[in-house]
Amino acid sequence: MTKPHFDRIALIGIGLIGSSIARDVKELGLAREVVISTRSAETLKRAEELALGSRYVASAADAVKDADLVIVSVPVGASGLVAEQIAGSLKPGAIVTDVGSTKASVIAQMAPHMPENVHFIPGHPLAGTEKSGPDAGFIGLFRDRWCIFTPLPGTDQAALDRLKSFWTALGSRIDEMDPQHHDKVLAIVSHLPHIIAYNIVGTADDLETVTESEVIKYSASGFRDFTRLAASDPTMWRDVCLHNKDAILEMLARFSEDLAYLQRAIRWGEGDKLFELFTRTRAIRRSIVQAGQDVDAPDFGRHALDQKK
Ligand SMILES: NC(=O)c1ccc[n+]([C@@H]2O[C@H](COP(=O)([O-])OP(=O)(O)OC[C@H]3O[C@@H](n4cnc5c(N)ncnc54)[C@H](O)[C@@H]3O)[C@@H](O)[C@H]2O)c1
Ligand SMILES: O=C(O)C(=O)C[C@]1(C(=O)O)C=C[C@@H](O)C=C1
Repeated sequence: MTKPHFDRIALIGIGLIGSSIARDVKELGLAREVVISTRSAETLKRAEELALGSRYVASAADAVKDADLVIVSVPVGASGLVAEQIAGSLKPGAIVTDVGSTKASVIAQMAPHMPENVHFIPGHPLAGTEKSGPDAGFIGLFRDRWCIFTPLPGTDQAALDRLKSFWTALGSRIDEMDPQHHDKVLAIVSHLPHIIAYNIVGTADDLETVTESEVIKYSASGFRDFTRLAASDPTMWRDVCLHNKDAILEMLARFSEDLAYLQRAIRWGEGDKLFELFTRTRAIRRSIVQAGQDVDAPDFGRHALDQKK
């Protein structure tokens, strides 16, 4: 596949995801010019210090002028506001996309503002870490990771193909699904694990008074894995919870039922039930490994490798 090239890319939001895209675009030479805008002057200044783009502008509306590709990488709750700000300045024929962790809500917020002569194509790279901000990004974050598109009916195929080839150049594997389906799948594979992690670490913290600080002191590696997820950005995850409410509540209800089953099995000493479940879940982990997903090398590990190069 030939390398996609854009004359001007505008990045709105320059945190972990926006700055990783910026670094890849620069490394791979995917644009003549990269214009960056973000909400706070301090973050914009930091993006400039890190030389993430070619121009840095305070107003999102100014940033998108004449851009062929606009990538919105802000917390999902801010998507509507950004869409409203940029709508009047978009170039006819521009591709506007996002990276938000929820899709139905982002579409509901952004689509009404999008002019008819631009191609609005929602997307979601399934790649990240618990870190945030422009310093947290790194080259190669999206390599070998899925990027899911949830195109609206009637989306221009050539624009979709161009956006797909952009993400393919970043190393992503591409998939398409409808937004409601995306939100259900992500509720179980991404949103629930974070909510469970926030909850277990919160419970352990509450228990500190009872256990005289031993929870943190003796935290074993299983608990540490939860603390990594629970260190994720509070604004991002507040927004994910509020903007994928129905799917998350549905999955939480199922989860609570299954937890009650486990609780009952432990109470009544039903070892066979516990053994059957633990055998089934172990096989799932093995099938993920066999499918080529690098579960033993989390993104921060790859970050360290990139820095060593
Ligand atoms: N962190 C992850 O693991 C991950 C993975 C995939 C997708 N996402 C999604 O990507 C998006 C960005 O996440 P991130 O991890 O880069 O967050 P981040 O906190 O690192 O960065 C967010 C950026 O958005 C900017 N911002 C916030 N409100 C804004 C506004 N109203 N106008 C303009 N800029 C604004 C901030 O200044 C910052 O530059 C979110 O929608 C998130 O759901 C995150
Ligand atoms: O690996 C992590 O730390 C992440 O939280 C990344 C993760 C995930 O749950 O896999 C988080 C949110 C996204 O929307 C996509 C990816």
